[in-house]
Amino acid sequence: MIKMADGHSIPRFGIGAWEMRGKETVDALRSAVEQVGYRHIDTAQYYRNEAETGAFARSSSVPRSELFLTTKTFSKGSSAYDSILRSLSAAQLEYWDLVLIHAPDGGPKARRETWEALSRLVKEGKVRSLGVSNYGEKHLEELMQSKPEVLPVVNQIECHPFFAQSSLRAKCASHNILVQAYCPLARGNYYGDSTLSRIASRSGHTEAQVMLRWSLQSGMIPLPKSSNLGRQKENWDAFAGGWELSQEDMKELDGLDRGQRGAVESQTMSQECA
Ligand SMILES: NC(=O)C1=CN([C@@H]2O[C@H](COP(=O)(O)OP(=O)(O)OC[C@H]3O[C@@H](n4cnc5c(N)ncnc54)[C@H](OP(=O)(O)O)[C@@H]3O)[C@@H](O)[C@H]2O)C=CC1
Ligand SMILES: O=C1CO[C@H](CO)[C@@H](O)[C@@H]1O
Repeated sequence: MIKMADGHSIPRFGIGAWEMRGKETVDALRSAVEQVGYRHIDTAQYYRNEAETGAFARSSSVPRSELFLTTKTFSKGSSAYDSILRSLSAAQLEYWDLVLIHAPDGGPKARRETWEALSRLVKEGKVRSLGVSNYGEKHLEELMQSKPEVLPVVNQIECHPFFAQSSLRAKCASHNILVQAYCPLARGNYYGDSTLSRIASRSGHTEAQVMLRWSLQSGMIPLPKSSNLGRQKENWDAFAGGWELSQEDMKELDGLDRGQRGAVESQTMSQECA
């Protein structure tokens, strides 16, 4: 667990739920949590599986208090407040551990009003912590300069060795904002890269595990998605397997940064991050 800026704790490794559909969501989350050990689940209104995420949490042998559940909203201003109430109702949950503004599109006024609306939910106990996603440095500065009563605890961004976002990560650290790495496997787009595969064979681990270990050793909270028990275990082993990448491996992986997105379509993100 890592302590966040607001005093709550967050598990250091999570599972993403993008593209989990219907019953697959419940089955995948059950195997991840009950057979492997995951406690941190990342969903969003956009993923259309909040109801299944809630159904899993309510029926799990692991108590709700031991799970860390995140959702995200694209809604703006006061409608963000209502949208999270709808999410709670769909999931039949009493609270979300973390709610994120899914993307900064909409302009400064909309971003401020959205933050204020979501802050009300924290004060009412329906949400424990608030954060942002896809925020750039200028969006973070704008938020921090508004001196928010409820502090942002995370920025969830695309991050993996091929899109390392070092400057943005440093900005997050300067504001005590943790980085959650989405697409930490870059959706598989770089398997076979010669450096990645060399480090994987040298360390005796898979390329996916090397990417996740890089993320953890770089101080991030990776959120790999897998609906497959074997791959859920493989990914978890990067966190709990008791092995590390050497400094030399880390340096080589740092050298893979291409400075551009490698997983989520740039066009989608330029709309969401305008
Ligand atoms: N805030 C935002 O804007 C965004 C947030 N996210 C969040 O981040 C999470 C992770 O990102 P995501 O887009 O899912 O991409 P990932 O980088 O996590 O890749 C997921 C893909 O890799 C496969 N996979 C998982 N583990 C392995 C493995 N060990 N070896 C080979 N293949 C593997 C999965 O298939 P399989 O299931 O069959 O194992 C799936 O197809 C999302 O699920 C979502 O929660 C993602 C995008 C944007
Ligand atoms: O969270 C998300 C999952 O991935 C999508 C794109 O592939 C994004 O648009 C979205 O923000």
